[in-house]
Amino acid sequence: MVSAWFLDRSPADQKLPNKPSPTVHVGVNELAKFGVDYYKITNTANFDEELNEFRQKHGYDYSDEITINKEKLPNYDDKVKMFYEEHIHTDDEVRYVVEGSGYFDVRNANDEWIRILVESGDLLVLPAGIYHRFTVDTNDYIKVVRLFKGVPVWTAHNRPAEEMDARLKYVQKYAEGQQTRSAQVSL
Ligand SMILES: CSCCC(=O)/C(O)=C/O
Ligand SMILES: [Fe+2]
Repeated sequence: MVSAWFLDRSPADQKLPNKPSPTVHVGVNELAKFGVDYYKITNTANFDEELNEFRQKHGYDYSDEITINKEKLPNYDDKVKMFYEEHIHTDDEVRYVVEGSGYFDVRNANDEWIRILVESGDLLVLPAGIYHRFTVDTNDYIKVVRLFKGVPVWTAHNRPAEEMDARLKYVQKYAEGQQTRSAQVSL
């Protein structure tokens, strides 16, 4: 099950969960309203089969792997900072978590941050044009498969990117799917 919540308004440390009290959780149906799709691969020990099925069904014909960890990723601290800059892409951002964990923060239709915890077996699709960012958590380790259609384009366009075609199309498609803080409260 997806674990997502409205982010604390002034997070002290990006790597902490930053759950305000009370925590307002966000379900998979709410995420889908503004274009974020969440899937779970159940057999993580042999994820290739399920992932290939997903790739074929959705036309993701290119993939690579990235490990975000101090030992594995050159310029680790700079990259962690860069991934946490609010940005959009012109293509969908599709990530399957092989190992480790981290947080994707996405903006909903009211421009509020929602934090999504991703762990081994989680597959997340962020649509082109959605404002988002990523951070590792305090474990400082995540290994993900990145999926693309055709030639991979992972250029990040930092906010503001209001005039970009991908952003305009995103806003037009999802402006109606609004989810507010008051929709679902749990202590
Ligand atoms: C967890 S994948 C690396 C980060 C990235 O590619 C991205 O665009 C984050 O938003
Ligand atoms: Fe991104």
